[in-house]
Amino acid sequence: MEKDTSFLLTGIKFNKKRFAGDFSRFKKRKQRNDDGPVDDLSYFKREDTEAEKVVVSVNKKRKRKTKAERVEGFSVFKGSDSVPVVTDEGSEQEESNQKELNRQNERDLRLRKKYGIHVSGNNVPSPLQSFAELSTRYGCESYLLHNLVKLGFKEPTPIQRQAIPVLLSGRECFAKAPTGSGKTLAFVYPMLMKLKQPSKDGIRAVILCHTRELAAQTTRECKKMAKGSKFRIKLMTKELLRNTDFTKLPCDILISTPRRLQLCISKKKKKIDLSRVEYLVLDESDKLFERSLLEQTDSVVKACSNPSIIRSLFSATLPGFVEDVARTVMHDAVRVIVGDKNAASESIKQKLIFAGSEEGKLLALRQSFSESLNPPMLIFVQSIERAEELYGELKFDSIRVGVIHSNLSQEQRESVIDDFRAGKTWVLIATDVLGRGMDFKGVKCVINYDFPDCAASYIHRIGRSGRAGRIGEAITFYTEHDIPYLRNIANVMTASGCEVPSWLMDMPKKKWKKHCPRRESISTKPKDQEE
Ligand SMILES: Nc1ncnc2c1ncn2[C@@H]1O[C@H](COP(=O)(O)OP(=O)(O)OP(=O)(O)O)[C@@H](O)[C@H]1O
Repeated sequence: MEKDTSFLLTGIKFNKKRFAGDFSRFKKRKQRNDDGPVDDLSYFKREDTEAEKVVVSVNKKRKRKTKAERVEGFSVFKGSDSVPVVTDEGSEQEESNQKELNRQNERDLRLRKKYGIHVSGNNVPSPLQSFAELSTRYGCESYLLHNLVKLGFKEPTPIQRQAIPVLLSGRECFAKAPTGSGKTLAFVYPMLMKLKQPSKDGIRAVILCHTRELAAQTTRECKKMAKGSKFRIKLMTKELLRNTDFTKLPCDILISTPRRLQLCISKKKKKIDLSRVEYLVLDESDKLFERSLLEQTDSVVKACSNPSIIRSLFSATLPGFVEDVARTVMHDAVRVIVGDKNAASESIKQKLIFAGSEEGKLLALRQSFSESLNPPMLIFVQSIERAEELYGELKFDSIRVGVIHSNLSQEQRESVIDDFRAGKTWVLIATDVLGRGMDFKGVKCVINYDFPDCAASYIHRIGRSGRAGRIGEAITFYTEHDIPYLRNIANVMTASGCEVPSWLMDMPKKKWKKHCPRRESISTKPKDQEE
């Protein structure tokens, strides 16, 4: 791995006043100059430095000399490493290497078990014991370590522990981990590390997100992580799409929805060239492979025609059909699963409430507001019409409420999100347009005013609370319409460690098709008084 990190350090300004604590830690060690590289990794707690030394030495020795070991599980994707056993050293040395390797495998297994990481694939790289290993094992640039310090991240989350080494070792990756568990960093960091420095060779990395809101959020996060480098990170906006000569776009990393990128690909003139893309991430991959987005996603995947491209798929839900699609496009991929396959985040307290009728839901909502309103809060409904109806009901109550759905203009959507992030609105009513990926740090409670249309939608919606290990709460209203699907939610609750009454578990299972029943209007106003 590349160790020379100096070229990206010029120009990094480390605010000594603001990060006095961190600075004093770094100052003790060798420095090139005041704003020089981070040489002290003590900020990142190390669990086992001896083990780390072994990792480095084993990794050096591994270089395709030992037989293709299988760390765990089975090979799900086309494997390329049926490497023959090569013995070119004395048998003593071979034996000691093998012992070292076995010890390392045991350590990997223990670490994976501790963090609930399950892997499948050939030669899966060892999980990270600490962020410090990004430097000791992979020669991570100092600015990236600075940024971790600034973000206040001390320990990698389980998905980061495993997915980062997989991607850094140049393997394609297919990952599922709970909502709010830091998947964004898990794909952005290795991307920044592998790209190394900006280049004028065209777009080298693409991140696809299913909504504009998520694309904007990911762009912001990516810029935070890349601070101190000169990478050109661009969000595909409407303006960019309309007014840009893509043959001249100065951009290293492009973040877009599939629809906008497809439009750029199919432009007649000055169209975008994705043939040099080295890294392609499909975030919320199961959503991107749903029928409504599949064609657009597919055309982007095809346009990224570089034969040595590394693709990765990330989501909190992993249905079988996504694995099937992945099998057809990925090569020698590693599958990483954190936690139970069908579970929501364990830090969310989940409740089901029988509301009887539509009127009952509104009463229950108002009652819960009057007892304890714990903003910021998200309320999910099943359609645009119902979002507007509920907004019409709540906007005259004494709470600050907003509404978001796909019928609003981009400017309106942005301003609603900004107001919610800034605390100007306390309660945000949303359709599923906001159900996935969005990271509103303070959201303590999610209410499913309307029952979700599938288990994945339930897991993602409630995952807007309880992020980054914080405690969250999720309340789901149900009426007679929803009873046949209660058992499906109960299964998710059980898998996530929630207590579920036995009568619920005794209910029959029903195959969940898109559940979106006709519901009575939310509005309590007579029709002739509606605006
Ligand atoms: N190592 C870390 N330590 C502490 N917090 C972290 C760490 N990594 C990421 N975070 C924070 O965790 C939060 C959730 O991260 P992120 O949005 O990437 O989750 P996610 O797994 O993509 O969730 P979702 O499935 O809902 O999209 C963010 O606020 C992020 O800043």
